[in-house]
Amino acid sequence: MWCSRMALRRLQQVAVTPLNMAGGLTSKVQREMSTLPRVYITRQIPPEGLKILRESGQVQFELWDSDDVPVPRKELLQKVKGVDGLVCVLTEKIDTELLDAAGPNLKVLSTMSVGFDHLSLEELKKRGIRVGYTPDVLTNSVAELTVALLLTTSRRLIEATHEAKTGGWGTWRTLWLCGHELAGSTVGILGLGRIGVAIAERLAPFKVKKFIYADVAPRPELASVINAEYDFLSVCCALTPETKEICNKDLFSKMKNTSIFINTSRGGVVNQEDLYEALSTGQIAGAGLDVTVPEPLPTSHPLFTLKNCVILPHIASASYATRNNMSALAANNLLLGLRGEPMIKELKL
Ligand SMILES: O=C(O)C(=O)CO
Repeated sequence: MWCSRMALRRLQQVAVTPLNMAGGLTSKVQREMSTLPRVYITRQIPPEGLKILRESGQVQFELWDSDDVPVPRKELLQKVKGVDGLVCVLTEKIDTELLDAAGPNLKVLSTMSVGFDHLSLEELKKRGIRVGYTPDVLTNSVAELTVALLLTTSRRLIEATHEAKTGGWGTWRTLWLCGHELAGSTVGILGLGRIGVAIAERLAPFKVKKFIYADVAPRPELASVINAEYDFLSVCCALTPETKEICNKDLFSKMKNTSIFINTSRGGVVNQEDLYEALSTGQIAGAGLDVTVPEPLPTSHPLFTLKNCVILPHIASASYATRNNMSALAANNLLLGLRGEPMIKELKL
């Protein structure tokens, strides 16, 4: 269960006790605690993960005391000095500068995310730092949200509620607020991983006629999906050098003017200027985005001016159960890594 804000704060105070109260303990306990691996957590992660770390007795940890504001880079560079383990979320860039600041003690990095485009994998590999991440536990939540976003976009729900609320609802009209339906359609899924399959499983009962899958590497395979005559395209691939801005004017120009584009992966896979052009000229019918560049997308961004573009603030995995599971998995990956054991989910570097 999710904790109230107050309860979370209490939990957090308990969690940091080993560091803060060492002075009040017997010298033996103090000695034992000072030998425990030191861990920094870059965010107030959900309670399940904190509980696992606190009850493990295996680490002493400190965390950034907020979920609303990311830890400032300067503070982060200070806090990681000499740590043995680091738990981060997707807003922290784990690059050469940060790894240099952490120093040679750092053995394990555990990110509470399935995406790892915020990590310099090459640097981590070079330094022999093991990396845990959180696939699988968010698949259901992301797939559900993708379906919700697809339907919201294709059936123009945001426009519709706005019209209802602001007096635009006149009489029942024959073509007013018409959208596009899934029944009988062809759906393209770009990124054939766990999430892509889960999205297709959820869309199938809507009587989709045909699915076209494409993985994104090597690039030539993408051509088959680009040329496909799909009505919906759902992007759920990882952001890598190969997939950066893979959704650009070439791709949009091959889509039908009735097509709907959905992205719940990373904003970086899309060229947003090209997407704006495609949406504003009617090249494609609509787009639903859970991810953008940058995040948050400035409220003055041109994409916000378009009625046919639905933008969510990166909430695909945001269910209480999933975020707690992600936090627990990140904690367990960290503890296993620090013990030198195989992690539950470890990135092969
Ligand atoms: O885990 C991730 O990579 C996310 O984007 C969270 O939704």
